[in-house]
Amino acid sequence: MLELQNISYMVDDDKEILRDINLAFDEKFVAITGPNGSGKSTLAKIIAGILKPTSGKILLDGEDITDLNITERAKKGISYAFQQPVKFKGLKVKDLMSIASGKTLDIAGICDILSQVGLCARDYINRELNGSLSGGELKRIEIAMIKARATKLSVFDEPEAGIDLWSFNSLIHVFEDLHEKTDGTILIISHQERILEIADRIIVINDGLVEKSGKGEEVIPELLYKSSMCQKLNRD
Ligand SMILES: Nc1ncnc2c1ncn2[C@@H]1O[C@H](COP(=O)(O)OP(=O)(O)OP(=O)(O)O)[C@@H](O)[C@H]1O
Repeated sequence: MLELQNISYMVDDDKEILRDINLAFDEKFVAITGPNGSGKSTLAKIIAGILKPTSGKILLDGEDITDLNITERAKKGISYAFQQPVKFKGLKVKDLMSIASGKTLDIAGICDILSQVGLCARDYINRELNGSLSGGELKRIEIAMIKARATKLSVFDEPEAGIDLWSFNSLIHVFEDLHEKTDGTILIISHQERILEIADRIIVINDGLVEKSGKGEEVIPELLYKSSMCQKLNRD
């Protein structure tokens, strides 16, 4: 169970990006959505330990992890996939998968994970994680890495960003599969209705506040209604 108690995040002394966020969840698949600039990535980074909240507490299974950094939180079972994937020059895809899983994976095991994220494994296992990989390829490798890690809490920041439409369909299957097989919680930031539909719980962040938190069937119709009203206003 992850608990956020009175989390606020302020920059430049007076700009409040997150305002008194209170949340607790232990569902298998939780989606955070909301308008651009509302504070979703900031919240994900605070959960992963990349940013420190200005005030408030974060508890993982009752333990206060507020002062732990990203490495210490990773040891406690929190993993984080960046919106812009990180490159690891000199490291090959197969090495990254083994490091992520914490054991030496055989080629068949690595190929299985890579093919689940829509990569033709034999073309990628010996590729170096450098600038020669496209943004979409890096993104999928990062998702494969988190899949290999199978942590207590896996945080994905807009995994659909930079992924083409065809691959998006396989990405949905990857997340459906993760949902089915995970023993932990997947926390995903997304604007995509198809990803929100998989979620057991949707949290809507707006202007640094929790606007709504509930089951998909309660939240999605409201989001769709708001989005259609915005489109109508833009047309009129
Ligand atoms: N260090 C900072 N200094 C000033 N403003 C910041 C800083 N970090 C974030 N912001 C601002 O805080 C707001 C929330 O940013 P955040 O990246 O969390 O939004 P988001 O909801 O993830 O947006 P998107 O959907 O566009 O990815 C934005 O207006 C952003 O410009």
